[in-house]
Amino acid sequence: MGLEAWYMNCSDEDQRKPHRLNPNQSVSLDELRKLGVFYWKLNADTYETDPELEKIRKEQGYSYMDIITIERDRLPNYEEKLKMFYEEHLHLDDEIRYILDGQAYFDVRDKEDRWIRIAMKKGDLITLPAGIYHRFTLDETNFTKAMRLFVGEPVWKAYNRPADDFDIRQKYTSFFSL
Ligand SMILES: CSCCC(=O)/C(O)=C/O
Ligand SMILES: [Fe+2]
Repeated sequence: MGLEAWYMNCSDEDQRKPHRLNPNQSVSLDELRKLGVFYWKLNADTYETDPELEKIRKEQGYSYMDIITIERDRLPNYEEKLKMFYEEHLHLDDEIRYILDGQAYFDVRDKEDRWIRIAMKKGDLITLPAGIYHRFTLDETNFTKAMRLFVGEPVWKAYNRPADDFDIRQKYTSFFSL
């Protein structure tokens, strides 16, 4: 199955739960594309030698890459980082993540400011555009290993909402007609 995404309910249950509406309201890749979110499915078992990944990196200029394992006891300051990742924020650059193992959720805001939950599984590569409000959480399996890609030297700085006056936010909203 391809990437699965859905509109979230507003319950304040554990962030790691799916938070689906009842009935479920799924979101297509086409709808995600209209928000500037792009997706590739790759073979994560061969990521070290995968020509498809190489091609994407070359074409998109993703010169930088590192790998982060998000798991208690593996990631320094695990609780603090997870809390930070789940604060609604934006970046000045695209966020590009490739899930090598495990799974996790990225949440993005749609044009009406509703949360869309994107279920990322092994082999999923996603790009979130600079200026989009989003957040990240592990799911109930509590483990993921992801490749972080970047054009040039990475800048991890996150700006929590509200960041509406930032140029990049204005650029994002006008480009995607929000
Ligand atoms: C899977 S990488 C950790 C999440 C992250 O870096 C980020 O910026 C989330 O929005
Ligand atoms: Fe982010």
